[in-house]
Amino acid sequence: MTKTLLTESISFEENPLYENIISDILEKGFSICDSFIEEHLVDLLREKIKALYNQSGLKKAAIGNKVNESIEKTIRGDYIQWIDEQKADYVEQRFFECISDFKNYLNKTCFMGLLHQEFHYAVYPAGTFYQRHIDTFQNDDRRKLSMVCYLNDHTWKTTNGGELALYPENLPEIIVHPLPGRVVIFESQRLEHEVKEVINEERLSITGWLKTR
Ligand SMILES: O=C(O)CCC(=O)C(=O)O
Ligand SMILES: [Fe+2]
Repeated sequence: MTKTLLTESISFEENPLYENIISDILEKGFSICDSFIEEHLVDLLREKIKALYNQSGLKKAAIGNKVNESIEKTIRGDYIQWIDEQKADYVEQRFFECISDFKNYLNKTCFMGLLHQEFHYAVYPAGTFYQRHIDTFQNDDRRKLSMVCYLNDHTWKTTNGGELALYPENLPEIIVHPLPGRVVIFESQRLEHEVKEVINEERLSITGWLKTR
């Protein structure tokens, strides 16, 4: 037992990127990171989401959770597909490795008790949006951290719309453009946010949650 603990403490290496994200979240409740996922992996994930969308593999997203869901176009208009980790392909496995590495770091340094994760692809076609909300359900408070990873390519223009607006409690509204490879991480139970209407192009992302219990 002592031996294991000793090895773990020796093998721990401080990660400056993760430390930045953690201090942002402690200070403001959110963090915006442009180097969380390497560019090549973002390219491969973009190919994957496009292929799924073109094969009609994504379904209109619902409101609520799996027990209590309804489709409400006036609240959200995106198309999603949950990623089954058991059936993940090579590209998705590499994505989950990045997520798990971060999750393990949080558990080691912040004792967050994060046990599970759930992620889905999301496409917002032009004309769609997601109204201001928080990411926890009335009957389920296990979601602790929300993570949104943008998969748009370098031709994405700020005039395409689809900005993520964050509404931190004691700060002015923050506008985040969904730029390629950008990852936004925030407290699921506290931070209100919104996806503004997409004006042009399809807005591509993977969104997910790190959960307790
Ligand atoms: O895509 C985004 O920027 C945010 C998506 C979101 O808020 C959600 O899926 O709950
Ligand atoms: Fe959300």
